[in-house]
Amino acid sequence: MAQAEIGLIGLGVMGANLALNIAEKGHRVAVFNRTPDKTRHFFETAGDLAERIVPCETIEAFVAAIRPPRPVIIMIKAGDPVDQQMAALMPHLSAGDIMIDAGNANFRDTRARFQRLEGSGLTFIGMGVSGGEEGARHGPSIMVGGTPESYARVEKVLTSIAARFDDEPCCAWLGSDGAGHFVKTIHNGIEYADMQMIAEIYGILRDGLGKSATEIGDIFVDWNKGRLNSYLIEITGTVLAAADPLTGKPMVDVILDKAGQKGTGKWSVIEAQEMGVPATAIEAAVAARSLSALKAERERAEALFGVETAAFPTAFGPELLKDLELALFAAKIGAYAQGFAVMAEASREYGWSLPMPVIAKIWRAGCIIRSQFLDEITTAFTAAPDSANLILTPAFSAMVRETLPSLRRIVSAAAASGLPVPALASALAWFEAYKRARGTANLIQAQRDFFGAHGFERVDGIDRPHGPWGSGAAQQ
Ligand SMILES: NC(=O)C1=CN([C@@H]2O[C@H](COP(=O)(O)OP(=O)(O)OC[C@H]3O[C@@H](n4cnc5c(N)ncnc54)[C@H](OP(=O)(O)O)[C@@H]3O)[C@@H](O)[C@H]2O)C=CC1
Ligand SMILES: O=C(CO)[C@H](O)[C@H](O)COP(=O)(O)O
Repeated sequence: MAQAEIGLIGLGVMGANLALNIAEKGHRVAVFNRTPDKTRHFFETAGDLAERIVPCETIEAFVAAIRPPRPVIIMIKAGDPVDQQMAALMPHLSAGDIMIDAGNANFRDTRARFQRLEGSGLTFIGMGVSGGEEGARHGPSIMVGGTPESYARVEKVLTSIAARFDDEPCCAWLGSDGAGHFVKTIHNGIEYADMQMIAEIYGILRDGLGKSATEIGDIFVDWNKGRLNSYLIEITGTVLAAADPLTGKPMVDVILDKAGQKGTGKWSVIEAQEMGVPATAIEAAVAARSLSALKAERERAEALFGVETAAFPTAFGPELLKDLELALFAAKIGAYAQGFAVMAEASREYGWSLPMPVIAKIWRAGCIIRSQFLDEITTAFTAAPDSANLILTPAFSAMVRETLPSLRRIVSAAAASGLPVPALASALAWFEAYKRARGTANLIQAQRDFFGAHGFERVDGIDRPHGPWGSGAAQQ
């Protein structure tokens, strides 16, 4: 039997679907899973694709089934399991073989894995994959970090399984070591913000305007035909229309308001903070998930304070709906601008030369944040590759001018009604602060100098870095 072109370890949701995708694109793939039952079941249910799948129950058989130099995709639970799996695999590999971690790894772990493999003759790729189950099966977005040479070995297979937009594969080599996993992390950070902002608009419609789940679903279906067109808006419409088979109620109304998180959103915020890049919408979205988890405390607080929601100040109608749509669009621009700014800084920090137009391009299809909007980001960054921020590009500055008034109106109306809109409000605050040349940190500088003699810079450039603060001030 011909050897497999590639191997894949981990037949969970993502791995099983990726393996079927690889086989469907005409490549022979060897598969292995820690629990062999899963491998057997996978092979037995692979249908016609089974003829290009080599099921293996031992690591030895798995490695022997792949043509050297062997690319091995590891698609398992992120973290320690990846190190354990690599350790089990390594003694069986030969020089030139490539281990590809395709899970949601922390890019710092990826960088450490690259370092550990240095001098071993083995190669490593850190690869972000987005698109969930459906994407893995029919075309994900793939973000690759590693050496150009190792990418060249797997490019044919990866580009063949990736999603396509305008007939271009949504797969690219983005830089060395952790570049691919960093970009996937920020993708997820933006995903958190996108989802949270959609949920906040849903909250205004539900709690401020008394709309039912199906009525709100119809609004999202309508918005999906306009400039908000995206996978997340589309699935929001679908989700809101679904009924619970047990009670007949809207499905969302019987789902607990407590969202989990696996780490990528939090890592986005940590990395942004580490580099001093404000990513307020993403930060708010992560914090909102953490707050959602405090269900019991929130129940106690509601019993203590009561529900203080006042009537929404604007009447429901086409004008308000347009404002809500544009407010969501404005906030979305803020979240993406922040995410791209984090990647730009990381690119400088880690010497990656991350290609912003390429990143926007490979997110246009396949991934969870896919949208028409990403095509507009691609065009904007292609026209102005050196722009310090997305909203400084001509196309996006015009969009901000057009939509920011709606975001202001919606956030202030929500605040007046006692409705929480942390991500929308954080995006708004970022816009207002970012586009104001004279802020208020002059006072912060003065306070720091007063209590800590930290000094300050003067507006006139005169070298007199301490204030005349008088008694109680720190001594310079
Ligand atoms: N689900 C999604 O939408 C997406 C997930 N990801 C990432 O892809 C990766 C896989 O996710 P997913 O397929 O959803 O996860 P699943 O929970 O469906 O599958 C987990 C897989 O990991 C294996 N595994 C767990 N622990 C170990 C271990 N110690 N050693 C070897 N194998 C182990 C499991 O093997 P066993 O069967 O033996 O338990 C199983 O094959 C994760 O990093 C995830 O974050 C990325 C994009 C989207
Ligand atoms: O990577 C993904 C999508 O792009 C995964 O679905 C991931 O699990 C999403 O993150 P979280 O579970 O924290 O919501």
